[in-house]
Amino acid sequence: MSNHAARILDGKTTAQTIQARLKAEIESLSPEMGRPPGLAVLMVGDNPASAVYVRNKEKSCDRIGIASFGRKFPTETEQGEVAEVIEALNQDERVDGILVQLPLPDHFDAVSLLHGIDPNKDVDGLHPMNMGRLVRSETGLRSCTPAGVMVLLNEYGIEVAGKRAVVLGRSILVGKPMALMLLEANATVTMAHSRTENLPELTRSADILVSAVGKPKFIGADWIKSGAVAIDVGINRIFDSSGKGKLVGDFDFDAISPFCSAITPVPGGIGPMTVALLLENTVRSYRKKLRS
Ligand SMILES: NC(=O)C1=CN([C@@H]2O[C@H](COP(=O)(O)OP(=O)(O)OC[C@H]3O[C@@H](n4cnc5c(N)ncnc54)[C@H](OP(=O)(O)O)[C@@H]3O)[C@@H](O)[C@H]2O)C=CC1
Ligand SMILES: Nc1nc(=O)c2c([nH]1)NC[C@@H]1CN(c3ccc(C(=O)N[C@@H](CCC(=O)O)C(=O)O)cc3)C=[N+]21
Ligand SMILES: [Mg+2]
Repeated sequence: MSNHAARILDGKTTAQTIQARLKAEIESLSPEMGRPPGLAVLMVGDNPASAVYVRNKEKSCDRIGIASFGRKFPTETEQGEVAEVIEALNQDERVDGILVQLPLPDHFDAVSLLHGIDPNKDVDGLHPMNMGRLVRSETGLRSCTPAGVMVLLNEYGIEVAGKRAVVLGRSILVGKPMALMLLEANATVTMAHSRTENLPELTRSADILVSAVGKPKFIGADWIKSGAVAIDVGINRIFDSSGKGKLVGDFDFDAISPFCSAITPVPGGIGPMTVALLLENTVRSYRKKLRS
């Protein structure tokens, strides 16, 4: 067993650089546009990972000059009520981006709700139009978390072409678009999920391992190929013995980092990159209106 000092892939600093660039861009565009960019975030109920995201988005929007049009609904809200709000936001010229926080409560049909978002305002890249564009490698709005992973890999000069990548998780939000983006970058990609047999054997073949499962300490040292690049998308809130809450990813970080060549921390890894790419998508959609 070799012992590397894993490089920490610092998503927080990379995200700050992206946000500074976006801030300057907004300052230069807004006189011509006559308004700031606008982002609407809709949240139904109170999932803890969603709450972290909403809080960080609002802070960042304030900091770089994006107007927030957030709405929170209680868990019992009828889908029709949220669908009406989406329709109004589609028509609202001050709004460039609309994002519906996932997961939605069980009585919601997420697919039909997401169909209702104007694809040009779909800054989460979840509308079938944008998903289709991704499948075809066309430009379009792309899911922020996997896009953030690709930016971070690029920032650190990590080679993807020809490498074996294993993606744990197959959600429409993270796992599926992640696999497609790695494939587009010429990795050889395997997707794994709760029905995958012999998971540790599979992950030990990964040069690049991405976990988007949502289970603390899910991945231990014996799951890692020596020298792997390990990307932790998981955001889990756990409580220590004194009852204090903290955020952790899917990795047993201390156990696996000695075997990795590079690794993302939680917090400070993919979470801030997701926020940065969301702001980037919002500014892209805003900028497009100059030309139309
Ligand atoms: N850092 C960030 O910016 C973001 C973080 N997240 C976090 O990432 C995690 C995943 O999010 P999301 O994709 O929305 O979650 P989902 O719950 O939609 O998907 C979880 C995936 O993990 C798979 N899975 C569950 N248990 C196992 C297991 N024992 N072995 C292998 N695979 C398993 C599931 O498989 P199956 O399909 O078979 O059920 C599913 O595909 C969460 O912690 C979430 O909070 C999410 C978005 C952004
Ligand atoms: N439609 C939709 N799109 C999403 O992208 C989406 C979602 N729903 N639902 C919830 C998950 C979760 N998610 C996070 C994004 C950033 C942080 C984040 O900023 N994390 C900081 C936390 C810092 C802290 O506050 O401690 C970090 O990891 O460093 C966390 C979680 C996006 N998600
Ligand atoms: Mg989810």
